[in-house]
Amino acid sequence: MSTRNTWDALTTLAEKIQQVHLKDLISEPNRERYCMIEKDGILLDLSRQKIDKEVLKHLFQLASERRLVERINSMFEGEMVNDTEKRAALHIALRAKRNQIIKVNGENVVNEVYKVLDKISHFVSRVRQGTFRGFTNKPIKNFISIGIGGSYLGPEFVFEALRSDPEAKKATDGYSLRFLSNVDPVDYFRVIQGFNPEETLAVIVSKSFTTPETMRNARNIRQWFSNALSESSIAHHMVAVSTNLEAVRDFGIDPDNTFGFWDWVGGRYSVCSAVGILPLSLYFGFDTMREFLDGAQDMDQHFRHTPMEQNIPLLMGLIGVWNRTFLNYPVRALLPYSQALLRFPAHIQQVDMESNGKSVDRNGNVVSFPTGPVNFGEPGTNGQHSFYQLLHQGKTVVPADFIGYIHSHQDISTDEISAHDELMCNLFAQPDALAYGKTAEECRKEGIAEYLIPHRTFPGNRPSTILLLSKLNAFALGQLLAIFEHRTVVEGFLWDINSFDQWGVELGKVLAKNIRQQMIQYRKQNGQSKIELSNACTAQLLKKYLDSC
Ligand SMILES: O=P(O)(O)OC[C@H]1O[C@H](O)[C@H](O)[C@@H](O)[C@@H]1O
Repeated sequence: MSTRNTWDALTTLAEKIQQVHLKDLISEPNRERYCMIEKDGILLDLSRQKIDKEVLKHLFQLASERRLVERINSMFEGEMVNDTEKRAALHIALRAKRNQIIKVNGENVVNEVYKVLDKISHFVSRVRQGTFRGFTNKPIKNFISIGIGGSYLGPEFVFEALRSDPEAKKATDGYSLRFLSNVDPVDYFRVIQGFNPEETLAVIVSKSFTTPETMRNARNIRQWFSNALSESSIAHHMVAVSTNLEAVRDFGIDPDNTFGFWDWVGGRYSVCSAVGILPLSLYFGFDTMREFLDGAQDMDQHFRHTPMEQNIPLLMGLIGVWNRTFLNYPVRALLPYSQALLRFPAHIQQVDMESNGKSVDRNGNVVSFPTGPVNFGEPGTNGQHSFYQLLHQGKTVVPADFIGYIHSHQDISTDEISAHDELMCNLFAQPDALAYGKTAEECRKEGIAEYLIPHRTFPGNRPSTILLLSKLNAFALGQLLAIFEHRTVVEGFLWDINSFDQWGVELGKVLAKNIRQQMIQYRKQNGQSKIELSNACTAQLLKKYLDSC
């Protein structure tokens, strides 16, 4: 792919723009005309990014030369964009309208999607109306979703985001939903605490149905039901979401209570499949989750059909590439000023880092430029009292994405301004503090002692984006999810890496399996067997553990 001239031009522009302080860029007349984009109440503010018209023009040029729109279309049309696994990446089909047609190998997958959605809706009604009951005929009140990675982070983020929304909350009275992900037994004990097995339904969520952590937790929960009720209680208390229907049957789960999905849904892109929709509908009711899917679908349409200059996820992806590859910022922060989004950074961490944490392009050539950044984040204002020190004065410049809502789920108005206003004051303050900083001169004017001036000076010149949305309801949450999914995909397409595989997680799994074998052997032979690992230090570490526990 020859984009050398544009690439070189962007490199030169990056060097040039690094000589200009962000506060000078921001004061450009009419900057809002091309830096602030609005779509049905979602406002994207890029004015505090280190860009100007020239940079954007070249980024659009790069996008055209890299055939970005064609690549996006091929993803939407079900082509095998996941080259290494020879699969489509069709998470957009999970939220398609019923009458849409999206074909994979000649089959309209939207029909399959709706078969599962209808099955979920029917099952959820049975559980919530009490026709599907526990082994002792008690109605089900508690749900445990067992899964890890993409089979956990997305559903948990949505659960946290909606559980304080008055609309979504309406249908949740009397129900509980908890997530069991870590193989650490502490997680298991926390999750079952206070739950009566007679009133509990566990959903095992695993695309492969072989993930050791999930299978171990599933066996532990199966044992919990068996001990408390009977072995034959499992059909009443455990259901599954997977692509591996055979393994689900072997585990002892009734095929009627099994909810499928497909290899063209990547784990980290699967929250809109039964992975998220089943456990979340059990808790919130199906209608709320339908709203969520509609929100994601709405953003999919915007992403696919809006010109680059007005396209929210696409612009965010271009900025991501600009910041990482041309300005060389290695980290980015996700800072939702919304406590309800407390697990959103963790979810996006997986979406982004598992997708774009790659060093070779689609053809296997080592890329010569930086790709996916480290992502981290916390809700504001909590982050302000934690790591913002580094954001403001650290040696590492961290571009930040701020998210805020005009209307809060809940508000308290006992003061001059409401509690939500208070939160938003912080949101509006931080991006400017990062951008403008504070000079030594300004410190002196304030009478700050000379010896403190270096400590009290802020360099500023730190880029950020603000996404201001109206209200955090199920629909808007679907839109938000899709914005960030698509941002990642845009970046991957521009870098020409495969954002849909994750070979990097395999090696550690294999080593853990070997250590497991060594552990079993060592214990069988009462500590007499030799531990064979790749090096003496790891072997000594394992021996220390085994001899001491
Ligand atoms: O859904 P599962 O097959 O259990 O996989 C759970 C997770 O584990 C894998 O190792 C991958 O890193 C994730 O992408 C995946 O979401």
